[in-house]
Amino acid sequence: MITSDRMAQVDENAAALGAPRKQLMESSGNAVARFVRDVARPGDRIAVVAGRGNNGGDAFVAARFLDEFEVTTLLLGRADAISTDIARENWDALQQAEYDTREVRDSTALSLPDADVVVDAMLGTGVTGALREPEATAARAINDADATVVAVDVPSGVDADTGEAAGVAVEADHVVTFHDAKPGLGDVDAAVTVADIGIPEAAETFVGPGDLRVLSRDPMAHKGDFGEVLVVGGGPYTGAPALSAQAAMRAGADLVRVACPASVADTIQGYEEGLIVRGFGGELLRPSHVDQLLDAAVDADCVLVGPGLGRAEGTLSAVREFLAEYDGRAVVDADALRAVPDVDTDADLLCTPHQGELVAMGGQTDDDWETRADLVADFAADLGGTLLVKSAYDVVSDGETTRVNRTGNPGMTVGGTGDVLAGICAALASTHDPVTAGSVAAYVNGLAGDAVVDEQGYGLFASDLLAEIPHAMWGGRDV
Ligand SMILES: NC(=O)C1=CN([C@@H]2O[C@H](COP(=O)(O)OP(=O)(O)OC[C@H]3O[C@@H](n4cnc5c(N)ncnc54)[C@H](O)[C@@H]3O)[C@@H](O)[C@H]2O)[C@@H](O)CC1
Ligand SMILES: [K+]
Repeated sequence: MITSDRMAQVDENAAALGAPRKQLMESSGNAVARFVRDVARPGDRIAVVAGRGNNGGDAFVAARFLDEFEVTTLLLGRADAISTDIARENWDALQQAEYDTREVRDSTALSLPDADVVVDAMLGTGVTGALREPEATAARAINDADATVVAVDVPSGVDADTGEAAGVAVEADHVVTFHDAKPGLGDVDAAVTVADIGIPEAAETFVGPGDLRVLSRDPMAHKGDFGEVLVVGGGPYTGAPALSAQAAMRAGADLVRVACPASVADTIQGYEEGLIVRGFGGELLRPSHVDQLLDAAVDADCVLVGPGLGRAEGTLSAVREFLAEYDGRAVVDADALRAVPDVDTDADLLCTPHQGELVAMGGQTDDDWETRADLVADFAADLGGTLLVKSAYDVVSDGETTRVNRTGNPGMTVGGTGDVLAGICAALASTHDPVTAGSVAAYVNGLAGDAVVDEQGYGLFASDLLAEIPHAMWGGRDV
């Protein structure tokens, strides 16, 4: 099952992997034609009713694969209103080869030709709201026709995610949908066929540029929409929490607070004036601080526990006690990971171990990334949380959904890059589910490292990554 948002991500990933949308459209159209050939009899008349988006584009392709039938293609609207280049190219191909095509300028000009099979390609996943004209009139005409109706991807007017129609919708006999079933098609009274259109599995497994679509922002957004992060860290170390907190800011969190031992508060504040640093008594996190942390965590959308805390027994006890009481979203990194296996928590955890830390937690690893992905998925299911296991191929899994990230380079084995990654995870986990947050964070962190190494070669500082994070997340994209 795939939602329209995820489908758009996977589609962009496929293009980045060398299978662009126009090729997918050729496969989609071919799949529709194959299906039509199965339901039609020799000599049947076929009416294709196409809209101006890519759903219509699929049907223009289908028409080319149905030469043995008498096919008439109606375009709802004017050809110059076709909204995508690839749909227009396929429309133009029909013109040049002198196929029977007609432009329907408005609903009064609509007359559905007598047909044995109607291909409904007015609207697919791009529908918003109730069908407008001439689509609404065309839907009624299709529903009144005595023909077998084959809908392309989704019956026009039906929302592929919810199955709901805001007004009249096409009542299809068959739906040929692409790549995977759509959540809304379960409610539709039609036989649904899923056609493989050649999207490589890697477009779903490997995090790619399409996954960054989750980062686009509503222009009406206001302060607080992008999350408040609380970093619980520091004591024996100051650089780790400072890197995490700054990374969370660079990754777009609205507010980042740091709770740390008072002895290191000034040092951490000194790295960046935008951080809000609050010290608690002493030099290490202790169980006596847990109530204070729980109070501070109330306002946070995500708490990052671990960077620079060290592994003193009292500190680990405090982490265990905190997690036992906390029931929000938390990213757990570094030494705090040791507390995870033996704590019973209602928190929604994203744990970010490297392979050694994974093994210390009780998990297993393997040199082969596919085997490792299965092992990580099983261990995540056992833990009841999400794991991001860092490696040349990072594996992110909650036991159900598993994604793999390939960005990054050997320059990133230097200390501190994991703290940066944990900070990006916390920013993203404050507004996205843990699998999305972990996979996008790993991808972005790796891209930032690749940009630094492209520029200067190896020998990077973890702090070099910070300025690259926004470019990796939003650079060159329509945000
Ligand atoms: N990977 C993918 O996502 C693939 C998608 N493909 C096809 O592309 C389709 C999605 O294409 P698009 O995103 O171009 O969207 P659609 O073709 O579904 O619809 C977009 C058009 O509909 C208009 N529109 C929106 N709501 C309307 C309403 N209520 N009444 C009248 N017009 C309305 C828009 O102005 C736009 O012109 C899929 O359903 C599928 O058929 C395939 O080509 C293969 C790959
Ligand atoms: K359709």
